[in-house]
Amino acid sequence: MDDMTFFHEGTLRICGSLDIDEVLQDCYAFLKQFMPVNGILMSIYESEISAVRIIAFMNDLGIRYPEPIIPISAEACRLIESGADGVEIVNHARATPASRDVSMALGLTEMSSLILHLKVREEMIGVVGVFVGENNRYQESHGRLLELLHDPCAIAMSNTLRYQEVLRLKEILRDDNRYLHRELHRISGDEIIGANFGLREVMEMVRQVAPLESLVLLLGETGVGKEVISSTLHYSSSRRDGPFIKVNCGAIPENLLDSELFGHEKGAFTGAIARRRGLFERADNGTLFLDEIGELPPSAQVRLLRVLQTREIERVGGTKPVAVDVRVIAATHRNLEAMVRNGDFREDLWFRLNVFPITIPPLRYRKADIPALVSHFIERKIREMKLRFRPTLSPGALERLRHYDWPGNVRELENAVERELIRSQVNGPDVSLAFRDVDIPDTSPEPSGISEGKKTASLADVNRRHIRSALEMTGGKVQGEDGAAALLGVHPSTLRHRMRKLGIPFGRKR
Ligand SMILES: Nc1ncnc2c1ncn2[C@@H]1O[C@H](COP(=O)(O)OP(=O)(O)OP(=O)(O)O)[C@@H](O)[C@H]1O
Repeated sequence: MDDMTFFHEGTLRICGSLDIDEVLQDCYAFLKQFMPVNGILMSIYESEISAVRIIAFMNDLGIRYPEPIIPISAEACRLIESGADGVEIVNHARATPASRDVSMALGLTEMSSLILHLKVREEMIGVVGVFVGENNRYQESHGRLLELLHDPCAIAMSNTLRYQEVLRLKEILRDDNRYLHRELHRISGDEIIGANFGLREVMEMVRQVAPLESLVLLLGETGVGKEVISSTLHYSSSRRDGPFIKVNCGAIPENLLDSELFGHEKGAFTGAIARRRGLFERADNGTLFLDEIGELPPSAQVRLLRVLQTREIERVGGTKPVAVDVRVIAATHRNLEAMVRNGDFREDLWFRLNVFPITIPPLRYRKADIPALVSHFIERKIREMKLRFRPTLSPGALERLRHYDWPGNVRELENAVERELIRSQVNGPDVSLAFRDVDIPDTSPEPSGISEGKKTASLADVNRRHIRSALEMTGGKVQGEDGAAALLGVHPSTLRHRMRKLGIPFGRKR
C-alpha cells in the first residue's frame, strides 16, 4: 500500500465515528496489517497535576482499562513540556521516564511503543500511543507510517475531547433538570388536601389512571384544583422524571397557538429567526397539561386531534413530521358535551379526550375539607411571605368559612387566607384570623322570576345554584352514574322533586 492509500484508509477509520472506542478498534485492525500492535492509548497531559489522563484505551492482552489518571515523574513532565514532536520510538519499557510510568500502570514488564505527539497550531493537545507487550519491536519505518496519520489523529482527539465535554455537560443538565423538577414539585406544595375526604373518589381514580399512558380529562369549576391533580397524575406516573409542561390554551392568541404548541422552523414567518421547539416537543417523555381545552379555536382542535392520533407533530414551516412521546392531560371548567352539541367543540376530539374523565367536585360540596385547607394555606403563606407572626383562628371563623358558598372554590379560599394573613400582621403577635368579609351573602345574580326578599330567598337560592351547577357539569343529565343526582349524592327522584320545587327546568339545554 502506498503512503497516499495508507493515509486515506487510515483517515477513514480514524474519522469514521464519534464513538472513540469504535475508532480505536478499527484503527487497531488497520494498523495490525503494517506493524506489531497489542494496544492503542490516547491521552492528554495534565500539567497542573503532573499526570497523563487517558481518554481512550484498547488492547488484546486482556489488560483492564487503567485508572484514567496516571501520575508521572517530574522528569517525565519536564520532557513532555520541552515540546516533543513527531513520532517517538521507545523500544524498552524502562527507556524513558514516561514509558516507565505508563508501562507500570499497564502492568507490563516489557513494552515497545510509538508515541505520536499531537499538535494543533503549535499547541500540544495529547498523544496517541501504539504499543506492543515486548521490547525492541518497532523500527523507523513503523514510526514514519504512524506519523502520516498525525492530522486525522489530532482532529479525532480534539473532537473526542469536545464530544466528551458535551456528554458531561448533558449529564449535568439532566441531573440539574431532575433536581429542579423535584424542587418545583416540592415548592409548589402539591400536597393534595382532602385526599382522604372530599377528594377520596377523585384520588382513587387518579391512582387507577396515573400509571397508565391514557389521556385524562379533568373537569370541574374554576379553582377546584385541576392543575394540582394533573401534577399529581404526572408525578405518580412513570414519566415523573420527565418534563411536566402546563399550557393555558385560552391565554395564547390564536395566531401564535400553532407555533407555541408545535414549534416552528427558522424563517417560517417574519420574526422566526431561529428554529423553536414547541410545547409538545418540550414535553417529550413527559406530560403536557392542556388547561382550558374548551377555549381552543376550531382550527387548533383539528391539529390537536391529529397529534393525539398520530403522536407526531409538524413544526410550522416544517416539512417532516416529528415523533413525540407525550402524555396529554386536558382540563376545562366548561361543559364540553354541551359545547359539542352547540357545534363549538369537535365531537371527534371530545371522544378522544373523554376516555377517562375525572370530575373534581366544587368546594361547596366538600366543606369538610375547609379546616384542613385553611391550615395548609396558612402554613404555606407564612413560608412564602416570610411572615413574622403565626396567627390563630378566632372563634366562629371556621363556621363563617363553612357557611360561604365559595364560587371561586379552593383558589378563592387560598386568596381569602392570604388577604386575612396580610391584615393580621399589622396587629402584632397575638392576632387571630376572623375572616369577617367572607361572611357576606352570595353575590351571584338572582335567578329571574324570584320575588321573595333576600333573607327568605337565600336558602332556596343556594340550593338552586348548587343544583344548577351540578346539572351544568353533567350536561343536564339527572340520573345515572354521571348524572347530577350521583354528583350531589341524592336519589334521582329526590333531585327531580327539588328541581320542580325550585323551578329549575329539565332537559339538556339550560
Ligand atoms: N386539594 C387541594 N389541596 C391543596 N391545594 C389545593 C387543592 N386544590 C386546589 N389547591 C390550590 O388552589 C389553587 C387553585 O388550584 P388549581 O390552579 O389547581 O385550580 P384549577 O381548577 O386548575 O383552576 P382553573 O380552572 O382556574 O385553572 C392552587 O394554588 C392550588 O395549589
